Amino acid sequence: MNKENLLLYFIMGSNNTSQPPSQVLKKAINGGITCFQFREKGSGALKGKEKETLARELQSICCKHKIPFIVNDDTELAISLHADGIHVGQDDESIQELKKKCPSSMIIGVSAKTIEEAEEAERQGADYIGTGPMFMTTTKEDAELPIGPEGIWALRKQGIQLPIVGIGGINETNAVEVIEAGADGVSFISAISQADDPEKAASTLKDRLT
Ligand SMILES: Cc1ncc(COP(=O)(O)OP(=O)(O)O)c(N)n1
Ligand SMILES: Cc1ncsc1CCOP(=O)(O)O
Ligand SMILES: [Mg+2]
Repeated sequence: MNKENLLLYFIMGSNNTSQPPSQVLKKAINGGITCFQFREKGSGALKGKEKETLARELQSICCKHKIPFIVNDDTELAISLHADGIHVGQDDESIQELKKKCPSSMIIGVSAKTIEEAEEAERQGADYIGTGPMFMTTTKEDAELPIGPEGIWALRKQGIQLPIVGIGGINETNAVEVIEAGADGVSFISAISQADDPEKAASTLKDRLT
C-alpha cells in the first residue's frame, strides 16, 4: 500500500452515524479522506446479508473514487468482496492465517501498541499498524486507556519502520500531534461520522495536516 493513502483514514459502521452511511462516506470522500475501513461492530451492528449489502454499497463508492476499502475483523467478507484490505487486532485472526487465506495483494493492517506487537507485525509482513487509543474515546466499547502520541514516539525511537496510523479520540485539534509523533496517518470515526457536516469535518482535518 502507498503510505500516502493512510493520511486521512476514515472508519465507520452503520451504528456510528445517524445519517445514511453512504451519504456520510460520499461527503467524507468529497472532504478529502484517503482511505476507508468498514467496521460494522458493537451494539445494533448489522449482521449477515444486511451487513454484506451495506459493505458492497460502501465499497462501490470507494471504488468509484479510488479510495482503498478495508474491512475490519471479518476476513471472510474481505475475501468474498475482493476488498483492498483487512484490519485485525491482537485478539483477531493472526497475520499468519491471513497470509494463507488472502490474496497476496490484500493490504493487511494490524493493531499494535507495544514494541513487541509492532516488531511481530513487521516480522509477519503487515503493511501498516494502527496504534492507540491516542486519546479518550467512547466509540470503541472495549477501548483501553489512552497511550497518547508518546506511544508512537516510543515505537519510532525503538526502530519501527512500518507505516503507523494513530487511532482513538483524534479530532481537528489534536491530529497534528499524532503526525508530529511519527505517524503516517490519523484514523477517526466520530470526528467525521458524528459531524453535522462530514464533508467540512474531513476537509478541516485535511487542512490541518497538509
Ligand atoms: C486503523 C485501525 N487501527 C486500530 C483498529 C482497532 O482494531 P482492533 O484492536 O481489532 O479493535 P476493533 O476495531 O476490531 O474493535 C482499527 N479498527 N483500525
Ligand atoms: C476502533 C478503535 N480502536 C482504538 S480506539 C477506536 C475507536 C476510534 O473512534 P473515535 O475516532 O471516534 O475515537
Ligand atoms: Mg478487531
